[in-house]
Amino acid sequence: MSEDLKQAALDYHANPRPGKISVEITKPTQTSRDLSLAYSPGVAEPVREIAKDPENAYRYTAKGNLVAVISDGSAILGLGNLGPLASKPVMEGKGVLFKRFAGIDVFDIEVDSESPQAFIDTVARIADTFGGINLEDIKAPECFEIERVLIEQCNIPIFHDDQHGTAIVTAAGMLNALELQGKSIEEATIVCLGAGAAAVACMKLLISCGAKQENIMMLDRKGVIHSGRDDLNQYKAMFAIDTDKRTLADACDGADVFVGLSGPNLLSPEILKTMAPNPVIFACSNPDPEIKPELALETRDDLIMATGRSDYPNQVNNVLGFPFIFRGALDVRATAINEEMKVAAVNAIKDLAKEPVPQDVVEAYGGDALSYGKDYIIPKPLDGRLLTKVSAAVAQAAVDSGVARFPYPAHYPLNSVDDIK
Ligand SMILES: NC(=O)C1=CN([C@@H]2O[C@H](COP(=O)(O)OP(=O)(O)OC[C@H]3O[C@@H](n4cnc5c(N)ncnc54)[C@H](OP(=O)(O)O)[C@@H]3O)[C@@H](O)[C@H]2O)C=CC1
Ligand SMILES: CC(=O)C(=O)O
Ligand SMILES: [Mg+2]
Repeated sequence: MSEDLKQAALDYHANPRPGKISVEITKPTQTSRDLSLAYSPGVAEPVREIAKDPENAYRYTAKGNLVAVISDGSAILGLGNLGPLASKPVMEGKGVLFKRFAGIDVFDIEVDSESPQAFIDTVARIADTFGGINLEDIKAPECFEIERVLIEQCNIPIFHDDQHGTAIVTAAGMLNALELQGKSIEEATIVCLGAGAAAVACMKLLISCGAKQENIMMLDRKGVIHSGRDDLNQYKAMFAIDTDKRTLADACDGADVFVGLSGPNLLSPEILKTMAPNPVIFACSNPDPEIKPELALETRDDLIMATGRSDYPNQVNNVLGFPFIFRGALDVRATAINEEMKVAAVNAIKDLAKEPVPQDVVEAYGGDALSYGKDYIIPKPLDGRLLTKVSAAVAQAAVDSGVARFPYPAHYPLNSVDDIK
């Protein structure tokens, strides 16, 4: 990142007031009567109603449109375990994106927990406050058990965004990129650098979309995950294959696809040169990708290049997923975000990239024409049609798969956040 951009980012966060988000009041508070309704004595009435039936919390409080973004700060972007407080700008940032793109209110919560169990207990005890919980930047392997137990204990959608949000967007972008490169997901050989939360979920979803497990080679800090290793946790072990390959260079030789969910500057031009013709490179580590797009495109011109960043073409980032997935889930009061809803989101994002791009989106990204192709494999986050299409697809899938407690909303499809009820 340039020094200018670093300073601009600090100034953006500091001024004119610290942080990126605030709470707003939604009811009149001008008169003594207003206060008698909002607070004592009037507030006692909804209290009594909720005590009689907890479902009334959705009627009389902000619960139904409120999502908690919760982290322990153990895997903040690709920066590592910098602790809960340091994760706050990212969690506030997720709150901004939820609100801006899907009209969802967010409380960001940073938990200083000494163990996964302490984290689980903390989240379980506050879960009733919210309509849904977005777990964020919690490292593997702890994140898998944390999510599993919370899903079991809570009756609202629990969604670890780094796993499922990332996987949904990666799958959507990958299906399009492979199509544009004339390759099929069933035959593509895939190298995944990283074996954590995002990597494991992305590879699982690519397999659901047709990738062959035996065509996937996953690597962690120690190299290729192969069946001769005795240091693998159960999540990595699922991807262990019989192979003599040991290093990233071995793995990438002749591969069709590189997916980076690891750390900065780990893919060298020398290794990139050895990949198959017309490769797909998703260097998704944030803020610094596994290879800079400039360097990758200078090294060879037959690739499709994507990163997780807003300042390059092809932003493969979970921002294209989580706001709209939660919108659809909340609006049908889904009890979970299940596989059917995830697949519906993949297809909606993938298909939207093939439609003509509205002028306001073109202008928001600098005015150059955008159309389905090597530099536009996936929609832009500022495309308002994501709200329309992804929320509708997710809500419909929730209804069809039996996890919705409400029917498909009469006010759908949504054209903007102003349509939200
Ligand atoms: N674009 C997007 O939307 C998203 C991008 N990401 C990015 O993915 C990355 C991982 O995030 P997440 O899965 O949540 O974190 P985790 O901590 O769960 O996993 C990190 C993984 O990266 C591996 N890794 C780290 N450094 C290296 C290295 N030098 N060589 C090989 N492997 C390495 C780790 O290996 P080991 O197991 O050996 O420790 C681990 O498997 C981050 O950079 C993050 O920004 C994440 C979510 C969304
Ligand atoms: C985008 C995101 O969630 C991450 O990099 O962790
Ligand atoms: Mg994250």
